[in-house]
Amino acid sequence: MSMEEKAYAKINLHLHVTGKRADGYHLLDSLVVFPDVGDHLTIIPAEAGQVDLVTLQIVGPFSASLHSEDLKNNLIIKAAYQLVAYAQDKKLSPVCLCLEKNLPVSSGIGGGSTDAAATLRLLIRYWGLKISSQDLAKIALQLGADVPVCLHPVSQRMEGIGEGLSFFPNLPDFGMLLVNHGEAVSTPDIFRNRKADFSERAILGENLNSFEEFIQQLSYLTNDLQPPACLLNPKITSVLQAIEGLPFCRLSRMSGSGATCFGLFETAEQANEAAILLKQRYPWWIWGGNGNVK
Ligand SMILES: C[C@@](CO)(OP(=O)(O)O)[C@H](O)COP(=O)(O)OP(=O)(O)OC[C@H]1O[C@@H](n2ccc(N)nc2=O)[C@H](O)[C@@H]1O
Ligand SMILES: Nc1ncnc2c1ncn2[C@@H]1O[C@H](COP(=O)(O)OP(=O)(O)O)[C@@H](O)[C@H]1O
Repeated sequence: MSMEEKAYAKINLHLHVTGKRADGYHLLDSLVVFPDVGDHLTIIPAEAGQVDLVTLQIVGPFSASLHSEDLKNNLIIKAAYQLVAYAQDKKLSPVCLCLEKNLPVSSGIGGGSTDAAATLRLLIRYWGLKISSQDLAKIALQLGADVPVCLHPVSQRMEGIGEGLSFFPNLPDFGMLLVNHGEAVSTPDIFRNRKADFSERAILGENLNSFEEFIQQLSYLTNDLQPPACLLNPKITSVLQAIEGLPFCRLSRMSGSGATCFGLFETAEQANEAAILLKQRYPWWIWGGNGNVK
């Protein structure tokens, strides 16, 4: 029997760096959404004779950069073996995981984190494991600061280093354009190069149901990692300008530590049309559609 999970891209609509912990990790405040685009994870029973309990195959448009790394370091394998350790002496059947890597790597949209979270969801179902939400959140955070938010791919307010999560359901429908120019950006480098003071926690009304209100409130907020990212990789500024100039685009910003940037539109159709237009001009990774799978 095979099972599947979509690993949705994670987008930080705003990202305020509000402080720094003694261990060097930064405290964040971010409104996170999951647009309808992602990697695809399939699990199939292992063939007879498979030595390892979990194996991984990677295919898809962005598989090449992950093949150059040791697969044992892939967050999917790490997530799987964290669950194996948690299950202790429960008998687990050997499995083969197949990742279709559709999202650009090291690009501020949490590709590795969302794959890790999808692996946890998938294996818990497949192996029939019983795990409390607290234990699951703990395992997720050990894998990376962005993994807990990806466990439930719906709009959330994210605080702390990524463990402080609350659902944020009152958002309107909207369209999103995603653009990545193909140069990977290192998250630690961007945090290290941040020069500004810490920001305040954002003031966000509970009711952002109308698109106009949503855009207006977001326009007061920032991604504090955007200035250092644009300094380290000036092409990001060109990407933002290209997005801003598109018909019906109401707001453009970088996600996470970059370099992927997004544009917001009132409808998924407008975002899709903007994507078609931009693809005619640039050889970049470009996607447009529903901005929030909720
Ligand atoms: C910046 C964010 C915003 O959502 O997104 P991405 O750009 O990765 O998508 C995340 O906080 C990234 O989370 P994640 O990519 O899981 O980070 P981790 O692997 O835990 O940490 C990588 C490194 O980033 C820095 N780091 C990460 C998170 C954080 N809150 N403070 C930090 O200072 C640390 O130097 C850490 O060693
Ligand atoms: N399944 C995975 N997909 C993407 N990157 C992974 C994965 N597993 C491990 N990584 C590592 O995580 C690093 C960060 O990648 P990614 O999660 O795509 O970044 P970001 O959160 O900035 O979008 C990569 O450089 C890669 O070495």
